[in-house]
Parts: sequence; structure tokens; C-alpha cells
Amino acid sequence: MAYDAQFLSTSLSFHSFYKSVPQGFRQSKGLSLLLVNSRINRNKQTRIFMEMQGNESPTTSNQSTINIPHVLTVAGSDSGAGAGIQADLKACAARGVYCSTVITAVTAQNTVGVQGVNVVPEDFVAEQMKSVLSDMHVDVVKTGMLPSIGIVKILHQHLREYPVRALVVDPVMVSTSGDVLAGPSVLAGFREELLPMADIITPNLKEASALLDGVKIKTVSDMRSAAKLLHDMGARNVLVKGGDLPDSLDAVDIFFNGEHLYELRSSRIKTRNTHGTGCTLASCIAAELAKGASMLEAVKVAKCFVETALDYSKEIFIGNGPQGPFDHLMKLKSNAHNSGRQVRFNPSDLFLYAVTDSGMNRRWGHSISDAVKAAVQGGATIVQLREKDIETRDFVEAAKSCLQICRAHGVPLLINDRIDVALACDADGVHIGQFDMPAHTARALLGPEKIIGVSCKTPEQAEQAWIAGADYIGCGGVYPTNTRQTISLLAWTLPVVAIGGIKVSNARPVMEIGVPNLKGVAVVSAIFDSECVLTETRKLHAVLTEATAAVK
Ligand SMILES: Nc1ncnc2c1ncn2[C@@H]1O[C@H](COP(=O)(O)OP(=O)(O)O)[C@@H](O)[C@H]1O
Ligand SMILES: Cc1ncc(COP(=O)(O)O)c(N)n1
Ligand SMILES: [Mg+2]
Repeated sequence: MAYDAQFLSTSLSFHSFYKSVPQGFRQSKGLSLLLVNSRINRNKQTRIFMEMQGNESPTTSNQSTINIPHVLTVAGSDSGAGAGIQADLKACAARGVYCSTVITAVTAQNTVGVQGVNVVPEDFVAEQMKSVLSDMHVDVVKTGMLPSIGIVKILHQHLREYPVRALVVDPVMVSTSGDVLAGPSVLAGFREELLPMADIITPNLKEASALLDGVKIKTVSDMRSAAKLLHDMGARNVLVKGGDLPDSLDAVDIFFNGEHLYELRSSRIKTRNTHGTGCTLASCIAAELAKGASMLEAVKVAKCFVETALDYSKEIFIGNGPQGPFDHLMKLKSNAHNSGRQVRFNPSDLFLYAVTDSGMNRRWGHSISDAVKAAVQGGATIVQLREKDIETRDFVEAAKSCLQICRAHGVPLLINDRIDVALACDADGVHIGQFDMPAHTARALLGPEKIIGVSCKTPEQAEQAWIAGADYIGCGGVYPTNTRQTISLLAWTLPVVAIGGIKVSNARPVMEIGVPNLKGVAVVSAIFDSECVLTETRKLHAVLTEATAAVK
């Protein structure tokens, strides 16, 4: 049996892991585990070195302890294991977070529908809740099926007695198969008790409509209005999910934080295996919040996770009904299957790609983090730190502060060339050139989740990058030279970002090339060689948005 660090971080507490190691192995070998970039402490950006010598127990006094991010799900069991508690457990495991469970109902359910529901007595729901909350440190509570008003009230009381960092409410009412899981009597409980406590509420179209007294929600514009109305009812953040939006080629969700409305789009995966998408999304949001992500970042990661899992599982066949489950744990499968797919990478993030330059920052008296902050506030959708003449120690420090800024805005941060710096600060990935470390070696070091971009000048280089597991290619020399070769590269299968001499005045024709893989433009001087990085970024963002709308 192999004991691997990833497995440890996803499934077991340190102590139970230790206990699971055979006695002989512990005594004869001692056990050293190096968790690099462990998800356990992602937000603290720490490397954890755990050493267990001989048969010394981890509970001895000189042993430091590790707090694993912890989500408690309060939901119903699905015997078919596609949705409910079972989906929550798998989603949290896949995201590297511990998940405890309070079961509110047991359903007899499969891919055909819900054949029966047995509601757990209220005092026993209370007992489960007390058992978990009085003993364990829970970071985030996520709710799913709450089949009676009494259970809603019990939840409310316990959350007041044992406050947690965040409450994610998935107001489950009807399963995708059309079966009722929580009747209208629960609506009042959601409205009065849970919404005002919720950090985020994640209704699908039917649920949003029910919470808003039956208002019709049929278009993205209806979803936007619904998100605002639900926010007015007390939820701090609202995500109206559009999985069931008729006639939509994309899977569109609307996120509203009381200030800004975000339209989150991903491609709609053609598959029958969508049972449990809602439960998974909410658990994934809870898991990311438990790890310390901002709300927008958590929502984006969760959506990307659902899309990736659906895509990975589109052909699996479980059960004979119309709605199959999908595979949450695709990451554990062989790399050959994964072919380097990224959970965290969304090609549309390449839209306005800001690449820093230390010379320009010096010229205008900007620190790296001030320049990055302005770019992100101006609408940059991804940032790359390209610092050629900086001490490694300073680079790591600068990268850490830029990472905080970027995470707060849900914008990925990549490091140019320096895999070591990316690892040290737990950046979202790297951008490498043809003379840097080979992409497949970078992939092996960074693992399957990080973003890897490669600068390519020829189709052969692009093919190599693709084989090595790159997520996108940077295609250089758009201006002033080499346009024909550039266009042939843009037709390549990986998402492409165009680089080279692009500025506000000439960005439009690049976007208007209209090649589907061309996801955006990367710029350095257009935004950073200026006194006001914010204004220049805003201008460029406006041009790109206009050009994209014109192409559509
Ligand atoms: N076919 C699909 N392809 C990609 N994403 C999808 C698909 N169906 C649903 N989603 C996404 O899954 C999440 C759950 O949405 P939805 O299915 O509407 O919720 P529920 O399961 O509660 O009905 C949303 O982020 C939605 O956009
Ligand atoms: C126990 C339980 N909880 C929640 C859902 C909703 O999931 P979905 O909307 O994907 O059917 C479900 N079907 N069963
Ligand atoms: Mg669904």
C-alpha cells in the first residue's frame, strides 16, 4: 500500500493516518513525509515538514498539530451517491478538505429519481449537530436538503451557539429529476432564519423562483434581477445557477455580492451525468472558503471544478435512468486520462493578461505590488510577474504580496521562468519560454492543478507544449512582424494568448482575428509603462470588450 501525501491531505487526520501505518513500517523505517504546497495550509503558503521517528506517537507533547480545513455538511443522504451527503463528501475530499456530516433525511434515490424519503427525527438531527460542533473545529457549514421547518430552526440555533466562519446555503427544494425534497413550508424558514445568516446562497432557477414567490426566471437578465432581489432578502452573496437555463449554449451563473454582478460562464458539457452538480458546487465553495479563499475566488474555483468533473465524466455510465452521477475524484486517476487538465485554469482568464516589468516600474516609481494592484483593479484577468533582475528573496516576498492582491480579486497569478518562486509562494502557475525548464518537468514539479503557459513560435513548439501538459501557449511577435506565422499558431488546439507590441491603439484587430482559441492579449508596456496603470488597463479592457462583442 502506498502512503502518499496527497491522500493524506484529502482524507485523513494526521493522527488517524499515523495509526493506519502498519506498526512494523513505523518502527523499522521511521516515516518522513514532505508535503510541498499542501492544500492543508494553502492560505498560509507554508511548506509543512512532518517527521515521525521510530514509534514515537504524534500525540506526544513535542509534536506540533495541524489544523485541516473543515466543512460540516447538513444535508440528505442519496443512496445512489450522486448528490446529497455523498456528493459533499467526495467534493470536499477532492478539494483537500475534511468533511463531517449531519444527515437530515435518508432518501431512496437512483438515476431514475427519488423513490422514498425518510426524514431523520428533529431531536436526532440536533444530537448529530451537537456531537460535531461541540467537539470539532468547523470552519464552514454547508447546508443541502433541510426537509422540515423544525430542522431549519435547529440548524439556526446551533449556528448561534457555535458560530463558524461562513455559512453556505444551497436551498435544495426539488431534485433535478423533479422530485420534491423540501416542501413549501420550509420556504418561510429559509427566508426568515437562513438567508440573513448566509454568507452565500446558491439557488438553481426553480429554487430562486420559489424563494421569490414564483417570479419567472427564464433568461440571464431574469437571473440578474433575481440575484439582486435575493440579496435584498439578507444573503451576503448570491449565486443564481443556470444549469437549467433553456436554450443556453453556456452554463451561466450569476454572482452578486451586493456591489457587483458577475456573469460566470463556462462551456455547457453535453452529458447525462449532471446529477449532483448543485450539491457539489456548494460543497466546493465551502471547501475553498475553509481553505481561506475569497468568496469570488471560491465560486470561480467551484464552477471550474464542476465543469472539469462533468467533462471528465461525460461518458461514464452508472444506472439506467436519465440522470447519472459524475466522478469527483478524477484527479486520482492516471495522468494519461487527465492529460494535464487543470481544475483551476479557465481559458477566458487570458482575456487581459498583464505582464510586469521591473524597469518600467522603476521608471514610474511603482512598487511591483502597487503596479499589480492597479492592473487588477483596471480589469486585468491574469497577471504574470516577470522580474529578471531581482534577488530571489525579494522576488518571493513580492510574489506573496501580489498573490494576496490577486486572490482577493479572483485573478490567477503566474511567475515567469522561476518554478522555485512559484512553488515557494504557492502561485497559480508559471509561464516559461523555450530555454527554461521543459514544460513536462515543470508539470511534474507543480502537479496537475497549476497553470503552465509556454511561449511558442512554431507549430512544432506548440505541439510539444501540448504534449507536455501546458494549459495555454503565448504566441509572440504579433506586432510588428511575423503575422502569418502567428495566425497559423493561433489555430492551434490550446488556448492562445497573443503577445508582442499590443497596445490600446492596435489591440482591436488582434481580437477581431476571430480564431476561437485566441482568448486574449498579453501586454507589458501598454499598461505598465505609464504613470497611471489603472487608467491604461481600463482603456485596454474597454477596447478588448468592444472587439469581442463585435466578433460575436
Ligand atoms: N451541462 C453542464 N455543463 C457545465 N456546467 C454545468 C452543466 N449543468 C450544470 N452546470 C453547472 O453546475 C452548477 C450547478 O447548477 P445547476 O445544475 O443549475 O444546479 P442544481 O443541481 O442545484 O439544479 C452550476 O455552476 C451550473 O452552471
Ligand atoms: C439527498 C439529496 N440532496 C440534494 C439533491 C439535489 O441534487 P440535484 O439537484 O443535483 O438532483 C438530491 N437529489 N438529493
Ligand atoms: Mg442540476
